[in-house]
Amino acid sequence: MGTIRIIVAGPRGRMGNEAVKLVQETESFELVAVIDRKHDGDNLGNLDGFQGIDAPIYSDIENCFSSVKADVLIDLTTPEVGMLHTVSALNHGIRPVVGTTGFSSEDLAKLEDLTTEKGLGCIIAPNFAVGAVLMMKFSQMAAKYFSDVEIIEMHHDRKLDAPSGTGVKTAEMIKAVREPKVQGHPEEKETMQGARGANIDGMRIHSVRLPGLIAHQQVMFGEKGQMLTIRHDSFDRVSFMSGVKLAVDSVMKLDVLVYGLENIIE
Ligand SMILES: NC(=O)C1=CN([C@@H]2O[C@H](COP(=O)(O)OP(=O)(O)OC[C@H]3O[C@@H](n4cnc5c(N)ncnc54)[C@H](O)[C@@H]3O)[C@@H](O)[C@H]2O)C=CC1
Ligand SMILES: O=C(O)C1=N[C@H](C(=O)O)C[C@H](O)C1
Repeated sequence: MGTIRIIVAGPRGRMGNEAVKLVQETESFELVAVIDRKHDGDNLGNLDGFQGIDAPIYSDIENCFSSVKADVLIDLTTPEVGMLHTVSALNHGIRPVVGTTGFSSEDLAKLEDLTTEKGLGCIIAPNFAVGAVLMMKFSQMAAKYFSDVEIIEMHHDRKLDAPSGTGVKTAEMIKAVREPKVQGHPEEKETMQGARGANIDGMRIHSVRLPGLIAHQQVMFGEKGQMLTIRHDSFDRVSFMSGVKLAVDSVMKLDVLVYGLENIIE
């Protein structure tokens, strides 16, 4: 395969910044443009921290996608904006690799239909870290034997969405294999709203937000006389980058939507 031409949306963000570095460092990738809500018409190389990079900045996605020849969009923005970018990329024949979290199940269904209609690959990955993908897979394995589970996801306090995309994906993967069960006491009552966390199919997800954290999750399975805890920690956003690279390489060979890197990592 030749060079993959890439547009990064959200280049000045915590993840977008790492993604720009990844694209620059990867011989088979070329950064052809970035999408940023500010600095329209400027060049990324003129901004602090991006010296030596040559990539035009677009604030208008339609203008970007119709002016620049690209193969892949890497989106690391916010749920509403990420959805608009993904739809627009597909409509312009560009394959999206989406790390942005917070998409609804309706959003995912819409993207699945559009991807199939266009015959293009699209990867939506709630977590690009290989260790986090394994944590989700191990949790799915454990759920066959332990039906009572609580998910505790912990993130930095600048995060917009709760629960995290990883927390939701973990619950969905567990839901696919465990017997449906409403956990806790059948008559339990929250005396303070939210005390028992979010409810997905009777499972609970608790969201912790604190400065100093990056991205962490522990999945706790309880059974009479024993407990199993499966935990993953990202201490640095570089932990996500091998997954981003894998997703970009993989999306070029796909013609359907793939939701979750566990479907790509064997
Ligand atoms: N899939 C994964 O492995 C990971 C996913 N994430 C997700 O990635 C997303 C970004 O996370 P962070 O980088 O931490 O957030 P951030 O807040 O640091 O960056 C978001 C970027 O989006 C940009 N943005 C907002 N509106 C825009 C618009 N209209 N056009 C262009 N750019 C726009 C902002 O300027 C900002 O640079 C979040 O949804 C987060 O949950 C974060 C880490 C790992
Ligand atoms: O916002 C973040 O930081 C992260 N978001 C993703 C999520 O919502 O699961 C992935 C990772 O946990 C970091």
